[in-house]
Amino acid sequence: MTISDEQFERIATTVITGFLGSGKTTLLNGLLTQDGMESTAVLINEFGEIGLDHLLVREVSEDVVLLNSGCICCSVRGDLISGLRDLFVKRTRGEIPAFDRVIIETTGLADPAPILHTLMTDPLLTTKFRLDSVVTTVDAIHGSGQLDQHPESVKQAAVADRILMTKSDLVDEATRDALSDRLRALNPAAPIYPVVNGDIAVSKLFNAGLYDPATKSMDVRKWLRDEAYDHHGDDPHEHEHEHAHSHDHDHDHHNEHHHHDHAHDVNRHDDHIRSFCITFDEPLHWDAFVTWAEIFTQMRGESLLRVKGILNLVGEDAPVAIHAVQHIFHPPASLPAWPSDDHRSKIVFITKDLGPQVIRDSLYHLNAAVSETGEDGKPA
Ligand SMILES: Nc1nc2c(ncn2[C@@H]2O[C@H](COP(=O)(O)OP(=O)(O)OP(=O)(O)O)[C@@H](O)[C@H]2O)c(=O)[nH]1
Repeated sequence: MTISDEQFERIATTVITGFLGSGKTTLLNGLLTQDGMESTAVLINEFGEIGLDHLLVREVSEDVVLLNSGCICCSVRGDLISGLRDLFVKRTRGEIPAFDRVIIETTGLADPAPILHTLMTDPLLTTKFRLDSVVTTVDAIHGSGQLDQHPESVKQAAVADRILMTKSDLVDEATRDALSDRLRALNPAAPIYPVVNGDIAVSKLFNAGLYDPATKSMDVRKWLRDEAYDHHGDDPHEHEHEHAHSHDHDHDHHNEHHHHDHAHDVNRHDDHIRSFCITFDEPLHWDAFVTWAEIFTQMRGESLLRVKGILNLVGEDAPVAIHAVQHIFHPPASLPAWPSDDHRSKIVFITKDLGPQVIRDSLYHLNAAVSETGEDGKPA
């Protein structure tokens, strides 16, 4: 479980998701013309949708084209994952330029979780690709109604590393601010960028992952952004230490909306979403964490929309990074060093119908139970 150059050399993958008509194609159209897209392969559903003719340098094959930005564009019929595999095979055979970044556009109704799972678990893909960022487009006009009506759109916003508020030209500032507040409540760590007609620097969408290829190092602070969970308005429980050995910063939407006195339908999908950071002062036993992760991913996997954490483990000097989407945990990564003097374990959660207390208490008690047996497992 050490960090090798291989991990840095894996192909950075960005997933673009967003509800139907929220501006994914417009965004890609804006991105494909930019400098900085050289060595990027883009997987889209249909070329026709994007209108690439003016950018086209040559057609490499029936479903792969080379654009004048140096970007390869691949049209995928059906399964994105087999598209990604095919692309890798073509790259290995030298049939297409050796791209070092991939952007995948999902269809508008897609639940992004299965794609993230495949990227995290598929035996070929995990050795060749690494998930760098999830970018979600949210329509400034219709976004709020879609969050009300479509649970997929809530999920798309909750798993994002970057949120693009598209069609920002079509709404006033108050509407933009209200939607931003709602999105920030769903997902405190993701920066929200207003976008007009897909005009955004491509660099803003990349490098949200743990690995920073520019420095060949890991940037845990940028990846975890646990401080974003600390400041969320006037939640009265914000700094409450509910347990002697651990505490959390909970962003409970019911509280939030109560304080801001928003009139809304109490059954809105995002009222079920909570985001919080749990901090453990005592080092954790790896065995306790694994047991906890197995129980929660099996029993409450659908509630764990996104989990990221840095763990201080008994018997390990260096921290270990963990990352999950619903019922799938990414293989843990041993980090070379702590990002700061704060060596406590911190885990950030975005959950559906699952609060911090049961998570914190169960992990705390499992840890205490393993402590009593005196057996320290080590991450594999
Ligand atoms: N005014 C304005 N219109 C936009 C903006 N972004 C997208 N649109 C328009 O919104 C419509 C839908 O945009 P698309 O880019 O096709 O959305 P999509 O998410 O790819 O749509 P699906 O593939 O159907 O899910 C198009 O008519 C775009 O021209 C924007 O920032 N401002």
